[in-house]
Amino acid sequence: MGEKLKIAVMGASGRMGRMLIDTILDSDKADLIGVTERPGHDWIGHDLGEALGRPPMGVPVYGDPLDLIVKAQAIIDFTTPEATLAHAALTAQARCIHVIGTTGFSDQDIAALDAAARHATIIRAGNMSLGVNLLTRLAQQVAAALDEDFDIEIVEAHHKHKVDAPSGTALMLGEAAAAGRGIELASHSDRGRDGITGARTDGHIGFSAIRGGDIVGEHDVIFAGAGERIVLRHVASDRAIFARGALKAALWGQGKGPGHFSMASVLGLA
Ligand SMILES: NC(=O)C1=CN([C@@H]2O[C@H](COP(=O)(O)OP(=O)(O)OC[C@H]3O[C@@H](n4cnc5c(N)ncnc54)[C@H](O)[C@@H]3O)[C@@H](O)[C@H]2O)C=CC1
Ligand SMILES: O=C(O)C1=N[C@H](C(=O)O)C[C@H](O)C1
Repeated sequence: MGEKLKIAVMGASGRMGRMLIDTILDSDKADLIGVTERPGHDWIGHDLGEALGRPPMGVPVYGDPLDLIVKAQAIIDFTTPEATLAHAALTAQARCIHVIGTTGFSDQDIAALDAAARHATIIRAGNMSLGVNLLTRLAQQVAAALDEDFDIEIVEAHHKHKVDAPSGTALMLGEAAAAGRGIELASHSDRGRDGITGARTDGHIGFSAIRGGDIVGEHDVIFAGAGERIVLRHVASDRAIFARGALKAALWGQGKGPGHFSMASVLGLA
């Protein structure tokens, strides 16, 4: 067997950070060489095992991402847009693989990631699961087969702690449906209806977000016509699906060179 990929996890104490740690520890293809947390976090300076209330692991928790990125071949980053942009500037310098699951980026943020991807191998997706990436393809195909008589609505539901809406997945699905229909999403998007909104605009793609409890992530793409309705649905019940996808992306990134890749490329769906 070849050498294991040296991976770092950013934002280790988060919902996804914890899931990623266990996924990497279970892998025989990757070594977890360190993790980070945000400045001031009480895990910094401790061994990860100790921080998690487990036996020592020999995996340090860093406060300065640079100290870890210089040692890593790949980093996996499910943090915040601000933190991910700062990490991207460092992975560009280090010519490192940067797997980005973070959502909530502005167009300007994406342009900054495109710039970093001239040097780093960035693999980014609003959803790293196989199921959602397959659903994205299906949404594009159905949108291409139907005309404007079918209204496209995307409904997503997530846990009460989620800070961005629409979800990254909803936007991926919206982009796919828009591509299938041959339109630009930005100019054909209806978000956050409230009050006397007027009738629905033909050809637009609508987004609605539900937030509550511990919902892991649910997405419906609805094609509503006169007298019939098609609903494409994905339900995530375990965050492990995202962590497995992220690890797969990091391993896929080996030897790829600089670029801004999607999960569809990793899964052979592009
Ligand atoms: N693409 C995908 O498949 C998925 C994407 N996500 C996205 O991942 C992101 C994180 O989600 P959760 O884990 O639920 O959030 P969370 O809030 O539980 O975790 C984020 C972690 O990042 C840490 N963090 C913040 N700033 C940091 C910094 N400067 N340096 C290091 N760590 C920092 C926080 O302290 C926290 O531990 C969100 O944007 C979410 O939408 C979540 C699940 C799947
Ligand atoms: O914040 C989450 O939890 C999730 N975020 C991603 C998104 O914004 O779509 C992926 C998944 O749905 C969980």
